[in-house]
Amino acid sequence: MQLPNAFVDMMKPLLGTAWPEFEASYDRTPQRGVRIDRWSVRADDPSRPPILQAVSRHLQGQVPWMPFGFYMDEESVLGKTVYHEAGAFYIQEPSAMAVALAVDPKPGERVLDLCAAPGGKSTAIARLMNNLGRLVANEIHPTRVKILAENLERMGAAAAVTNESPGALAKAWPASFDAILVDAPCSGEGMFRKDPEAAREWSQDAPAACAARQKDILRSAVKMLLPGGRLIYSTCTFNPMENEQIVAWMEDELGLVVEELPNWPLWSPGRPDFADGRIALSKTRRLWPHLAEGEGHFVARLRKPESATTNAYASLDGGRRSRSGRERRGEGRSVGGARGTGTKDWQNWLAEVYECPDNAIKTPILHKDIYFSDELAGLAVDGIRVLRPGTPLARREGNRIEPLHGLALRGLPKHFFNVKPLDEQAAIRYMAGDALANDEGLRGYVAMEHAGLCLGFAKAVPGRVNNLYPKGWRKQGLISLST
Ligand SMILES: C[S@@+](CC[C@H](N)C(=O)[O-])C[C@H]1O[C@@H](n2cnc3c(N)ncnc32)[C@H](O)[C@@H]1O
Repeated sequence: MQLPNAFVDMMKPLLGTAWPEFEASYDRTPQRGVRIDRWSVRADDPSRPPILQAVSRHLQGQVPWMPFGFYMDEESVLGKTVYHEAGAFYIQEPSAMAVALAVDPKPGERVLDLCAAPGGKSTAIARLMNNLGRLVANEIHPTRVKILAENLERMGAAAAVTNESPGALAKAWPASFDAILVDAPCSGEGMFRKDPEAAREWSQDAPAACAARQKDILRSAVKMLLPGGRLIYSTCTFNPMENEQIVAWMEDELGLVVEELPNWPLWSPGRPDFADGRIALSKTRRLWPHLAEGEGHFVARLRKPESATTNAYASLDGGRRSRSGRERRGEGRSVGGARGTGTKDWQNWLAEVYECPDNAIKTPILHKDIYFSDELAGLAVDGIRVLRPGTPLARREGNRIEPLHGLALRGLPKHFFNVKPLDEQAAIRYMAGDALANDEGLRGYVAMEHAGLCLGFAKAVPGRVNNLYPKGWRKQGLISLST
């Protein structure tokens, strides 16, 4: 492929004798990857059914650094199947899979993914916490945040979704998170092979402009970290200005300390010589496409000292609010407890659905929708644009409570609903929005299931099953893997 001349002039001296190999990697086809999240790939996980043979046929061996990541054929149709729509897997560039491993989130932790759309890393972080953490996935862009919310719902990932600038969040949530991921907007040099458009859009000035923006985002991020918390920084660019030099800047200006990342197979240490020579930079990691099957990537993890005080970070620039009209934030109000009247009905309903005492259910109602969430509990949300406080579970329609799609994808409590097993063809018709026959004489809300995956709900009436698959999710022409 044709690389920009200025990019070649910059990379040649950085790579030295490795340049010919690096250049030759652009003639190889980029590898596609898939993260299997719903089916077990591990023998020690009895709760998850094994990967379907039909899906396995499209996998081409494991991504060496990701236990549940696989390569897939270039021509693979996995993304157009009912398994994809039901959240069994997430199609993700293989090197990007390492980032959630660097976050290393633990159940119970509070984690912020600050630049989260379309959700590749957020969905992996939720999975690594077994959906038992408090994940907030934020995206500044108003259209991309909707895609983020949909992907989180599809993957059944427990997370709140916000649509804010890092500066506005930093003002609202000082010293609040155990871990923060900044998967930064960058000059994208690592993506040229996969996305030739990125090469055409690149300019010599892009890295410096991106580095300035990255610093702004990081100044906000550091304020939101708890003392002892970790900041994970990643880019998909080769440029030292946006990688090692940003990490050195974080040590010097933000008082963070670089930590050693695991030695993922085929990844290389970061390059101290790309910045000021400090040895600590070799604790960061780079993926070079001539050394591993994946696109160019950089990952670093830094720790905020236990002794850090909130005041020490208050004077950093970058805490500007993006929108006026957010000035009336005050002390803040929390989402996270039941409010309003008529809570008892849904509390009983959910307690029955989840077979737990009703006082164990802490779920906010926004308008008519009930969410399963305490992701935002304890965080001030006045003036913060919250797209979703958690997983949408049910909608109150008058006296009725209707299950929502998120409940199906979040791991359905099967004992509560009748289950209608579908073969793959019927599942394809269901996801296209067709009504299905009711030969079993079912009544009421029914969970539709295929291959151990809950696909969504329907409402059974005499003679047929009315399709409740959400209109915006319906897809014509999904492809069968069994033919
Ligand atoms: C590399 S992408 C994130 C990819 C995502 N983490 C994933 O794994 O799917 C960077 C994101 O940062 C967002 N962004 C752009 N400018 C930003 C800014 N000034 N502050 C915060 N986020 C920004 C972009 O809209 C984009 O969604």
